[in-house]
Amino acid sequence: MIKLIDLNKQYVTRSKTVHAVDHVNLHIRKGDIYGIVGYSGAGKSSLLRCINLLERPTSGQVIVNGTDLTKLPKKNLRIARQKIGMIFQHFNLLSSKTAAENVAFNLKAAGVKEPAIPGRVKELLELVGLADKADHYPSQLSGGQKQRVGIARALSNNPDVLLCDEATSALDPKTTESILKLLKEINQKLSLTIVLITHEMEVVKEICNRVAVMENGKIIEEGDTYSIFAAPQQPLTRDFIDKVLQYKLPERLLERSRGVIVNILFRESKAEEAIVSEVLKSCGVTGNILHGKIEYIQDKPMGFFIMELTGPDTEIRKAIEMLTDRTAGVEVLRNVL
Ligand SMILES: Nc1ncnc2c1ncn2[C@@H]1O[C@H](COP(=O)(O)OP(=O)(O)OP(=O)(O)O)[C@@H](O)[C@H]1O
Repeated sequence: MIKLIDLNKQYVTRSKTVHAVDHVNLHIRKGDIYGIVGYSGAGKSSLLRCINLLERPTSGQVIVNGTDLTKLPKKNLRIARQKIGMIFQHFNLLSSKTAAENVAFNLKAAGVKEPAIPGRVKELLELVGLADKADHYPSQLSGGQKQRVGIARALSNNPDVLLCDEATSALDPKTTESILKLLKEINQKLSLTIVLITHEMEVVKEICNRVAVMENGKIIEEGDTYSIFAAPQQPLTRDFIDKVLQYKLPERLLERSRGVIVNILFRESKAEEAIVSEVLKSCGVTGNILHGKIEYIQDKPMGFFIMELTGPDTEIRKAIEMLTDRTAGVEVLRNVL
C-alpha cells in the first residue's frame, strides 16, 4: 500500500542542515493502523508530510498504491493526493465556514459537481456522528467535534489512506478515546489505511496494529504492536512502553515487607492469575498481591503482578523457579532469603 524507500528529508537553514528524516524504509500494508511514535523533534511530522508530499523528500521514493509520488507531474500529484486524506492536531478548519461548508469546500476543490455535494456532505457528517451540527461554525464546536469535522473533510474524496498528525494531542482523554474509536470504525468500515504520528504510547496501544519508533530522523524499532510492547529492544521504546505499563511501589512498602517481593510478568495466554495461585498452593507459599496491572493490546492480555511471598525459604525458591518456567518471567524486587 505505502512503501517508503530510503527516504530522506533535510532542511537547510542559514546556520545548519537538519536531517529530519534519515534513510527511512517502511512498508505500511492495506488496512493497517500504523503508528509512528517519537519525542518532539524526532522527525515524525516531516515523515508523515513526505507521504503526501506536503514536504518534498530530499531523496528516496514514496510509493502509494504502486505509484512513486515523487515522480508524478504536478497535475497527477494533485489527483493522487485526493486519495490521501489528512487530519491535524489543531483541526485546520476554516473559521468563517460552517461544519457542512468546511466539508463541501474539499468536495468542490476536487471537482465534485454542485448537485452531488449536499448529499455527500450529509453522508459524511452522519458517518462522524455530527449530523445535527452541520450549520455550526467551528467556534461553536468542542475540540472533539472539530476533529470530527476534520475527519469528515478528510474522507470527502473517498481516500485510501488517512494521515493523522497528532490528531488527538489537543484533546482530553475522554474525547481522545472517542476519536480513536471513530478512527478504528472507519478503518474497518471503509477499509481505510491509517498512518498516525503521536508521542503517546497510549494511542498506539489503543488502535495501532503496527508501530515504528523514531529517534533523530531514524526508525529505530518497528513491528506489530503486541510484540513491541512484549519485548521492546531499544531503550527509547522501553521508555515509551513503561509509560503504559508503569508501576511504582512506595519505598516504605518494600522496607516493611517480611517476604520476598517478586514481579511476575504475563503475556498472552500466560496472563492468568490461576497459574500463580496453583504454583503457590503446590509449594505451600503464601502470596500477597501488592500491585498488578493487565492491559489488553490488540485484544491480547499483557501485564504483571507484584507479590510478597512468604513461607519456607526452599519452597519460595521452588515457587520462583516454577513461576519463571510458567509465566513470561519473574523479577525479584526484594530478596530476604
Ligand atoms: N521547515 C523547517 N525548517 C527547518 N527545520 C525544520 C523544519 N521543519 C522541521 N524542522 C526540524 O526537523 C526536525 C524534525 O522536526 P519534526 O517536526 O518533523 O519532528 P516531530 O517529531 O514531528 O516533532 P514535533 O512532535 O515537535 O512536531 C527538528 O529538528 C525540527 O526543528
